[in-house]
Amino acid sequence: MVDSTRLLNSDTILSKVYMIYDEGRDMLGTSPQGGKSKLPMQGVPQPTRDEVLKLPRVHISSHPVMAHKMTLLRNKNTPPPQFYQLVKEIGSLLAYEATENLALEKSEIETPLQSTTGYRLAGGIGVTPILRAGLGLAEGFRQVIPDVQVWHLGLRRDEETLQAMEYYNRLPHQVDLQVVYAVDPMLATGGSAIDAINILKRRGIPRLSYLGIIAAPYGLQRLAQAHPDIDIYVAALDESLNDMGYIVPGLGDAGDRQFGTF
Ligand SMILES: O=P(O)(O)OC[C@H]1O[C@H](OP(=O)(O)OP(=O)(O)O)[C@H](O)[C@@H]1O
Ligand SMILES: O=c1cc[nH]c(=O)[nH]1
Repeated sequence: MVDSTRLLNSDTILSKVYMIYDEGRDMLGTSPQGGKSKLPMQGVPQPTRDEVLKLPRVHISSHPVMAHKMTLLRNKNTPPPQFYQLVKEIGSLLAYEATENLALEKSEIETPLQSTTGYRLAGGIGVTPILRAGLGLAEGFRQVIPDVQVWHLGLRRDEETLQAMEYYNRLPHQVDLQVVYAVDPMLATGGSAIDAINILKRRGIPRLSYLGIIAAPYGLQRLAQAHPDIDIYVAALDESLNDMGYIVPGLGDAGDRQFGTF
């Protein structure tokens, strides 16, 4: 006869495995507190979608074409070449929405029939792709406004602490633009976006906007509070961040999915 007191159910086995895993991490020094190691977003309070929808200067796309492309993008079976193509297309749609308030200046021209007054964009426009994942978005933006200046900025999120670290910066010293758009697909904790805007502000840009594909309420709130003077354009607002700081339902890792680095 089987002694039922000696049987462990699967939950008990799992919790023992996690205990051993946590103890191992502590012994290896991967938990700085020396106590039970925690995932970076575990237990961190997060606002709801409804709470952040009230924030000023936040624009969430409601276009049906965007919703269609977002569904293709989120699908885990979409391979990198198609994923990258979709990021570019979404970048173009977002660029169109986010440039609705650009300043214009009058321009006199001749059509084949007569002279008329037209309009040109007044002043230069800059796009700052936050590397790597912002590259596809910047490319899509350039398809709408080809003569943008592209200012590359490399920020990498440390996956243990979720802090962004700057590793590359090709911002020009001469600044003569009417607006710069910082572009990055994922607004998760908001750390990368806040740092990027800080760096751009230090260059003296008069007007800045942020353009992204998916925002988590937590990151959106942090960015809007840290930089209340910028407009934020995103294609979708998701539910939350998971314990590891990934947006859910999200789309996974936007950089890896664009460049095939799984
Ligand atoms: O809002 P946050 O919590 O800062 O997270 C978002 C950042 O994380 C991802 O980049 P990652 O650092 O993975 O680099 P990558 O673009 O090279 O993939 C993403 O593209 C953002 O830049
Ligand atoms: O969900 C997330 C969060 C950060 N970076 C990503 O690429 N995806």
